[in-house]
Amino acid sequence: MIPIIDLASADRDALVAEIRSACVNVGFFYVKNHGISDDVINKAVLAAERFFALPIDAKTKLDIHATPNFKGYTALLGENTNPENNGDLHEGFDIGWEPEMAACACEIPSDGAMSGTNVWPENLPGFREDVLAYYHAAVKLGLLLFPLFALALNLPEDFFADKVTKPAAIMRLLHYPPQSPQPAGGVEGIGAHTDYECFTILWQQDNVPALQVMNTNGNWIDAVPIPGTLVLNLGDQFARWTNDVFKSTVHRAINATGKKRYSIPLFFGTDYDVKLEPIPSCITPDNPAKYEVITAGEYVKSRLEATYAHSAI
Ligand SMILES: O=C(O)CCC(=O)C(=O)O
Ligand SMILES: [Fe+2]
Repeated sequence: MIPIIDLASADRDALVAEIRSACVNVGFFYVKNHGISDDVINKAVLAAERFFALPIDAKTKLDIHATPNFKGYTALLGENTNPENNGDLHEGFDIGWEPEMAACACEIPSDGAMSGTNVWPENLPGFREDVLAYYHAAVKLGLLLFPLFALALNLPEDFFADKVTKPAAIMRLLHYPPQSPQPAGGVEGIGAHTDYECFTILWQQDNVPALQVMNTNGNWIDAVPIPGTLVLNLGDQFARWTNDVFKSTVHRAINATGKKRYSIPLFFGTDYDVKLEPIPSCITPDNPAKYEVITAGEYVKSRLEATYAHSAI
């Protein structure tokens, strides 16, 4: 159901065709041979474990609600991704782009949503470096994927190149405590939602399945962790651009394993000012234009505001 795509495939045309099929039919696929080393992944996961194990006071000092640009810590129930629910049972830590060498003390100018200075915990040596090493590896992977998505839409390979010049990539470290398989009170690990950007690169922990994807019949199917792979799913920016030819598929997570679960999504959006204008070939008499044209930044910001309006710590 959810295909596994080998990014090391020597046959580029076949690879593009597989990606197109996954994007048009499912909106989710796994990638193997993705180029992010186990060492980089393991260090980022360890960093997440260390961060979430900090005392709550150290974490709430970095409260995401207190930053102007959605950076920092979200407590359990601090956001509500599905408006019909009553909060998400995960805690998170969000960063945006900054140079990999953390020695740079420069301010990152804020564009109102995706960029702006990150906040970092004190007294956690190596945390920033290890998190940024994974962030940059995932951004590099994302930049390699854009030409493949462009080709899958019969566009010139470099169609997205001038639209992702300041990587508008938001990364989250997530921790899901265990919960009942039948969540009570409208509280799931993360409620049913679509992602807001072009696509998401998701690392999820082996042996702790929780992610579920809604299929075209409206049934939940498990997107079980497959060792050595990352999950790739499309988000609303691509759906808008392609007039829903590429699917932004509803998904959620419920951690009923009895164990802690960690995951690391990186949401790859275009630059803030890019207009989400439908690609002409995606508009046909059978599929007339569905979406009002707005900028990528306005779209993401409005979705983030709704998600975090739920509760301040
Ligand atoms: O933790 C997961 O597996 C999914 C996370 C997710 O869907 C999100 O953060 O948008
Ligand atoms: Fe998501």
